[in-house]
Amino acid sequence: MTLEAQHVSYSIHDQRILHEVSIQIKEKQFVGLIGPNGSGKSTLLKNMYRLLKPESGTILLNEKDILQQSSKSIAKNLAVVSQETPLLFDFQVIDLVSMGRTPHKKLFELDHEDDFRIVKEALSQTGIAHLETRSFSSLSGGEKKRVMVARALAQQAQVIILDEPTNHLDIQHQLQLMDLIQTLHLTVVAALHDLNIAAMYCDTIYVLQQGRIVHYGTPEEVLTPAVLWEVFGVHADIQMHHLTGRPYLTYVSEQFTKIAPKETSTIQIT
Ligand SMILES: Nc1ncnc2c1ncn2[C@@H]1O[C@H](COP(=O)(O)OP(=O)(O)OP(=O)(O)O)[C@@H](O)[C@H]1O
Repeated sequence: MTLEAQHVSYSIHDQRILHEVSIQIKEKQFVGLIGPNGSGKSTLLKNMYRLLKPESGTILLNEKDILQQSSKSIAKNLAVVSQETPLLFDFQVIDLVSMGRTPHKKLFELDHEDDFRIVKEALSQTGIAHLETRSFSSLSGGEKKRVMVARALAQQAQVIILDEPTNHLDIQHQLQLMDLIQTLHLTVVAALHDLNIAAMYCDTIYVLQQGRIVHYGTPEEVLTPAVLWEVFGVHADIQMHHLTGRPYLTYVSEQFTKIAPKETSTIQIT
């Protein structure tokens, strides 16, 4: 199952937010979307999961225009963990995660044994089995995030869109969540602020700046000192990590770059 944005443009109040953005997520690829605050990452993802409608351009889910597909068919194939969790009512965690099964059911169809098993597995995979009877509103930010991921897993979609999935999570849970998503071998696109997480998990990274894709490629190709300076305005020391084999970034404050300009903004391969 694949997901693709083709020449997507989008405006809000006559202000162009996305300019002809094209990104492609191939079957079982893990694609990262990085860029400064306000560069359009969430807006692009919202277009990709049909919360917003592109002004021009097309979103293809499994090579078919998403606007031509029914909501139920999209929900069977595409799960979303967004930044916001707008809930009108409070729910118990287990009920919320069970909602992930809805696209697989007919109207008023009750949960089957299989549904219970899938929901319990999602709770366990995300490490929140002990929270199943808690009310969602009483949870911490990180616990809420894991509930939303569990709901997406219970949906058993082949494509998953994640908008800052590691936001609110402590470092152990960040790595656990990213490991879990990687081991599921889904087609993934994730907006990520942590560039070391992006480097470690992504096959391909797209860089958005002011609503345009300005770079894309493998983490090694994209996460260079020159790109980090151009897009984020920061100096970075980048090495290939001896365990992950992926780039590892250390950001260097201006005060140190003044002292040792030659030691920063270089790629060192160890
Ligand atoms: N409903 C809205 N009304 C007005 N402006 C909006 C609205 N939604 C988004 N924008 C603007 O569109 C631009 C892109 O926002 P978006 O949330 O897509 O960026 P982002 O890259 O996800 O940012 P961040 O990293 O801060 O989450 C920003 O300038 C934002 O202020």
